[in-house]
Amino acid sequence: MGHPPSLFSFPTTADLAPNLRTYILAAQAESLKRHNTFRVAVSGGSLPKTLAQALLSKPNPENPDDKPEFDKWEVFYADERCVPLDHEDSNHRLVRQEWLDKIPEDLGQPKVHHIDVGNLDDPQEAADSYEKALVSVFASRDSVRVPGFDLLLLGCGPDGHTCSLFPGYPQLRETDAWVLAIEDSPKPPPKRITLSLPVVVAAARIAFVATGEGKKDILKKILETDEGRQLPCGLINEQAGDKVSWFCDAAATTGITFPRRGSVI
Ligand SMILES: O=C1O[C@H](COP(=O)(O)O)[C@@H](O)[C@H](O)[C@H]1O
Repeated sequence: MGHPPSLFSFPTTADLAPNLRTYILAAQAESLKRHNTFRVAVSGGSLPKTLAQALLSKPNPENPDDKPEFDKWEVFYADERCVPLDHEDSNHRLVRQEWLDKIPEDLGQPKVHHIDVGNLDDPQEAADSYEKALVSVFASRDSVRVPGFDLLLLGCGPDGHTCSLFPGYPQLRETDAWVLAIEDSPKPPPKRITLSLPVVVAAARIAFVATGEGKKDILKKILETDEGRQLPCGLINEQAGDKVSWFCDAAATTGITFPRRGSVI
């Protein structure tokens, strides 16, 4: 690994949220300058709630850098469960409920790329169809090896999984496909699709959000042990280095000596 990821630890989630906002809006500004659009992939789990805390607060009128321009956002899913869009296990349903449906009209509305619900019985078909959707966005003009997301907003499961990339699963060894199928996820529901590791590490920025005491042991393992560096989150740290930032609270980082702290932008 070149430069290591950054770890930002805040006393509480309420303190974390405005800092995550600053980081996301810096990524937005960078991307709008680059290509006048902001392509973000988000996870399910505990992330959408914190994301909403970060992004739904009123823009500061005195700070022109503090405004989300949601009409220039394209929102994708880092992973999705093969269930109907209104199912309680759907990441899209959760992200809508926590965040998207609450975006005030005057901030514009993002274009959201959800899973094709015609393919729910067959995760491979669902993965192929989502990959096609990515190709039409990222590779319509030139052919690219991997899609260039501007930002990935990821969670970290208590076993070190992220997206639907699970420890020890063969999907971790994929070098070619952009979107992968899972038939036997160890966490229900079993059928899922996920971005592949090469797509994740190719993103311009990757932010993990991990809060609460339940994340303490796995964070310590990922950040401080060789075994943890082989877990999905650890592999992303190793392969994407300083493109990665961890946004955590004190409960999740108790006892961690991982040293990099500083400004979030
Ligand atoms: O199953 C999933 O789990 C991870 C982690 O969830 P968390 O609740 O521990 O934060 C999540 O990032 C992923 O999108 C989801 O499908």
